[in-house]
Amino acid sequence: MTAPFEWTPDARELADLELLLSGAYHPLTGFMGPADAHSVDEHGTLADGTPWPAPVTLALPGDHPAAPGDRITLRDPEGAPLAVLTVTERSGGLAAGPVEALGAPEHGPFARLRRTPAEVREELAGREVLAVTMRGPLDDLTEIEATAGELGAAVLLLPLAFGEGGPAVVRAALRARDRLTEGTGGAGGTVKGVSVAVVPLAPREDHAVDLELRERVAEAYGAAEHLAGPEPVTLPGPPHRRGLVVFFTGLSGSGKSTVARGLRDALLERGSRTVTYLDGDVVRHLLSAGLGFSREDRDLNIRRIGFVAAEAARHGGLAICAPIAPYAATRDEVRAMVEAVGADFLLVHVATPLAECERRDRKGLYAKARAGLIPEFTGISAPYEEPDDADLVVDTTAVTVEQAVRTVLDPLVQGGWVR
Ligand SMILES: Nc1ncnc2c1ncn2[C@@H]1O[C@H](COP(=O)(O)OS(=O)(=O)O)[C@@H](OP(=O)(O)O)[C@H]1O
Ligand SMILES: Nc1ncnc2c1ncn2[C@@H]1O[C@H](COP(=O)(O)OP(=O)(O)O)[C@@H](O)[C@H]1O
Repeated sequence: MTAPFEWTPDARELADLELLLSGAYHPLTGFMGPADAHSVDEHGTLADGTPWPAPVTLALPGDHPAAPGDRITLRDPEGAPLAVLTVTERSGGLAAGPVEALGAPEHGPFARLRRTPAEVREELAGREVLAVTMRGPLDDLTEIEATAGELGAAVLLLPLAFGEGGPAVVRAALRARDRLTEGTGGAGGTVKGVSVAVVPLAPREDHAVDLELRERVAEAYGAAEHLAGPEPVTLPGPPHRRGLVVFFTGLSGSGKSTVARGLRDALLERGSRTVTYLDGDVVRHLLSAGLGFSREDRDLNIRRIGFVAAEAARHGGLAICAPIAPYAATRDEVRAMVEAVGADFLLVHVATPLAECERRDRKGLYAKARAGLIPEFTGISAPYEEPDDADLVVDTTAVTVEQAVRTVLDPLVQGGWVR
């Protein structure tokens, strides 16, 4: 049964939720509150002394109405109900409490291999188990074959599939399983019994903590021994093949659209990359039709632009966008969305001062805003938070359009994004 309150946790929290529900985080049965999270960080134990290596928490914004005693339905980003959280504590921006499953996750790549510890323990009952947790390919299987041979153990490969690279780790585990069963692993032996279970364990920043958590998960899966696979070597593709979002921000009339269009045209003339240009007017007429200029509407507008740009970049495309995007936190969100798909994000601050934008007043909007006819006008009656993280800054006051375009194009060429 679903609960009256709802929440969609972020990707890391959803991964933790799945492990809480599957029993892979045994003995944890729910999200921690600040006291447990702090104790885990400081002492490696929960507040009651139970050993546990890493915080497992759920952030809930302060204005979410759920209070202790309430039940919250936790949904995936597509809206499917996954679990109910019974809130026992709300403080420090966290919601703590036990979770109960509402249904097994049915889809996602390799969903059939997302087996619970109980299922795997049953399959391997009565056998010694050597678990191998992996985040990247296992090229050398010698140690695994030798250790399994010594122990007379079955091998349980646990690909830690989280994020974009998840399916690739599972494919690597399936390749390793085939080599181990065929005896082509390197040590010459054939391992008797190789199982694979996909575990959505998000990496922890602290390597020692990450390893301990992997150890705990391996234990939950019934392993007597645990080997941690090598850390993945991530070789990002060459920049000219990587996705890129060039995101212009600046006041109305600063020159964002003019420079963005000039950049688009220059890129099309060179012909080395496909370009998605998210024109401000087109965005406001189609993608964000009906939105106004309140903070909420602007944020939604920017998130939508970021979403589309990130989708283009996910496939190696180059997207250019040029909204005002006055809020730093929202620009940060877009940067994170783009980087999460393995693409690069370049923030270009078109830093033409307000006085010059107002002098140009191309559309007569500043005059209207000054006369009080347009409420919440950026720079006049609504804020513009100057970026302190811009990758490039262009002031168009005293340069030609061509010069301004070159200020952006040249670094793209120098950085190897454009040939
Ligand atoms: N209140 C208010 N504040 C700022 N701008 C206003 C406003 N009302 C209308 N306009 C016109 O809308 C254009 C800005 O839209 P954006 O989508 O770029 O804005 S935002 O990023 O969502 O803040 C902006 O166009 P540009 O001049 O191209 O920037 C304005 O012409
Ligand atoms: N170096 C320059 N770069 C860009 N725009 C310039 C430059 N010099 C003058 N301008 C003028 O400034 C205005 C900028 O308008 P626009 O590009 O629509 O700004 P925004 O998209 O930021 O609202 C245009 O009229 C443009 O011709």
